[in-house]
Amino acid sequence: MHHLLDTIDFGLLVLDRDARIVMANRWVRERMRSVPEPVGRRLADVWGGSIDPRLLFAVRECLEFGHSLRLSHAFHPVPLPLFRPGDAGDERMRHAVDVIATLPPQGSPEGARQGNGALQCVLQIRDMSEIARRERLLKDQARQLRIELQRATEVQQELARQSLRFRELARQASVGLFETDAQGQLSYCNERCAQMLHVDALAQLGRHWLNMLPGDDVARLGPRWNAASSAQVRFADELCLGASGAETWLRIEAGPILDAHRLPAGFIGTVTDVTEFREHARRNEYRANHDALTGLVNRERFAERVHAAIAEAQRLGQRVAILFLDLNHFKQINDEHGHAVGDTALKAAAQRMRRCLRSDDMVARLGGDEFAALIPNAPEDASLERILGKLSKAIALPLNVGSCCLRIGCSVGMAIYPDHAADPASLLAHADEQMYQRKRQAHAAAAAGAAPRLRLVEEAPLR
Ligand SMILES: Nc1nc2c(ncn2[C@@H]2O[C@H](COP(=O)(O)OP(=O)(O)OP(=O)(O)O)[C@@H](O)[C@H]2O)c(=O)[nH]1
Repeated sequence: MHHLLDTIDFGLLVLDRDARIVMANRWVRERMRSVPEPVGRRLADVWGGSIDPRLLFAVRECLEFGHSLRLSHAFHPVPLPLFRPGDAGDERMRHAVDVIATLPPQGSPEGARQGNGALQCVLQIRDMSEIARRERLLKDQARQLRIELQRATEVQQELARQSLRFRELARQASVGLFETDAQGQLSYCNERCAQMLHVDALAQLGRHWLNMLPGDDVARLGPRWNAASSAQVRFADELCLGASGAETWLRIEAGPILDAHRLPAGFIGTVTDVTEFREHARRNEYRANHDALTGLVNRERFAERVHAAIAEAQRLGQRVAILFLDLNHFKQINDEHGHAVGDTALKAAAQRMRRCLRSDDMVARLGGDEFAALIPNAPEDASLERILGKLSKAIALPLNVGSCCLRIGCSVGMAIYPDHAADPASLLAHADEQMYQRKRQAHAAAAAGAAPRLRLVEEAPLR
């Protein structure tokens, strides 16, 4: 019988009514490690204080009252000091003990020895090391999962915070923002965007974003958008809303976005009010090309236009005339009447020149009291001379400024493409030279008394 019990894969300890060990199978013996022969000794004497006291209590309960119970490895990890065979370490084997109250078999020597009806206690011991190891592993994994879950929750909360932040930023942004899906259908549009395009944001969701634009612009921008969308490149254009005079210029830009797999996911777009910017640009361009005092084009712009006119004339076999006009004794007006009066005289001279010429002709202020005119598709010489005379007369007309009446003369020179030169600078130099010769002659004649010197200043006529 004992031989059979030695083959089973769990431990068996049988205790008699006095808690003396009457049998310990091989499984137990192999795990007792250098403990003297246990049979015939009490459990507490074999292992002393190394036994979990709860086991001793359970054994007593069993022998006195017939209670069976289990000391689970989870709550009482090592009821007995047992060690795994072959394991040299000090760590005790994790095990569970079933404390079972039994009666010795009828007619057995044990029964005979103990007397009828006396309980004996069987301790059934199972190795729980592997289960405990797995439990530890599972606990570790559960702890790790809890940490990861906590982290994921935090990340999710942070994402939600960020999303809220971005939504709020987008809501309060001064530029319009919109988002489309890969088909160009509107998936988001902030209030500013809807406000600038005069649309109801909610009603537009799910529709193609181009529907937010006026019909004419859809027709104009549609093909360009389709090209940008299929090539997945940036799209940008400007459009004008509102009636003339109160118009608003909007710049629309949209760039492609990719999803997590780097596939086209749609476009993110901005709508910016560029009305003021365009107005600034227009003003800056005007300033760069015009003289602030007279409003005429400046020397640089004039040179460009002469250049273009020569190119055109070359192509069409036409002539181009350049007039160079300089006011006579202008310094004297400044000196005698002040700079403000001089300015008024310059503005008047500019206006008079403008009025003498056709709208196709260009009048420029080259600087100081020097003016120039460009006559593209110039007529024959006689007509040009007539224009020169008309100009001189118009400039010399009396000019009332405050209490004085000014009379300002001028000297004019002319150069003709292709007769005198073929480039703007040489033409202007030729006209300047001719003007200068005439001025010298006029000054000399006036000095010699041969020509009446124009009176510069008179009293203004009474009105
Ligand atoms: N009021 C005013 N004067 C200017 C302005 N620009 C230049 N001037 C003046 O215009 C005068 C030009 O004089 P000049 O052309 O050198 O001489 P001028 O007195 O006209 O004499 P001639 O040309 O030889 O007949 C100078 O006194 C400059 O100071 C301007 O914007 N406003």
